[in-house]
Amino acid sequence: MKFTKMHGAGNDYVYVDCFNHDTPADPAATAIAVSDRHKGIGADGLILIRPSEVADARMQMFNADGSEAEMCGNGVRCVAKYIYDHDICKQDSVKIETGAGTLSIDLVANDGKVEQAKVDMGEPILIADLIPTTLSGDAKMSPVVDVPLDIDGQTFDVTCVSMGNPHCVIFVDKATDELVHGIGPLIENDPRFPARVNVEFIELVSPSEVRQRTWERGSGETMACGTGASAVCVAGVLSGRTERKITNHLLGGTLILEWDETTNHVFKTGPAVEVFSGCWQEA
Ligand SMILES: N[C@@H](CCC[C@H](N)C(=O)O)C(=O)O
Repeated sequence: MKFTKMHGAGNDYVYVDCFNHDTPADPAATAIAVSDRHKGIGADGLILIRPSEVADARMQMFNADGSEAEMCGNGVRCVAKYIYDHDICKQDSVKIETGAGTLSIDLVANDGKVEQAKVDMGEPILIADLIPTTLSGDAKMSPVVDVPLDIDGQTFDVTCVSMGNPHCVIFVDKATDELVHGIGPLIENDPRFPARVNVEFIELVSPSEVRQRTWERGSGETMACGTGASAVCVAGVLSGRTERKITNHLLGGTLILEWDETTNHVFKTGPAVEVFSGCWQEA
């Protein structure tokens, strides 16, 4: 299997170009094998770059545990870069089909290679049943904002947002290892999140700046989560902590987010990097 390793702000995936190479027969099993950081290539998961009937390409993504996710905010920038850099679609603005709809991405290239991409992440989903979560806001149909969640003898105020995939955002004084690795997996697998959930622990630096650590559904702690950073932008505004435009510092890089008042869409700008290519032989 020919592959390319890419990352967006340190959120790294093994990418397979299904325009020019064979598609893995069992992508879930391949995701588990290649993601292993000791016995595989080492990645947060597997992303297939597939032809699309409605867009310039289709992204299909699998977490490190083999579960398929609807969307990947860092991955979609890398898919856009790949199809541009590898001459599959040499346009400054591309459309990528995902499990959460078709997204438009504007590319900034230098010397024929994309360095940054701005993604229209679409509208956040705030209806509890659709996120999905059984937690509820103040009134039926009101967003789940700073709702107390009891877990492991502690209470956290959580805000729930779907960016096509589910997120639980928690503002904390310090995003410690105990929170990320201890509480993260408990919330991920809590029955109040029937489809499991990605968990973001956020330190507020100022109304326009935050620091994020993420426990991802199906992959554990990652260096960055683009859908998570978008959910944080929305959660910050809904809870009155941040402005509509924020700089988000993640472990592996920085993303710029804006929840646009006119369109209700979230825009996310960040890097996309190709690391190396190779050939994977199943054992
Ligand atoms: N890292 C991604 C999100 C990947 C999917 C997620 N773990 C899920 O299961 O929803 C991002 O950058 O958005």
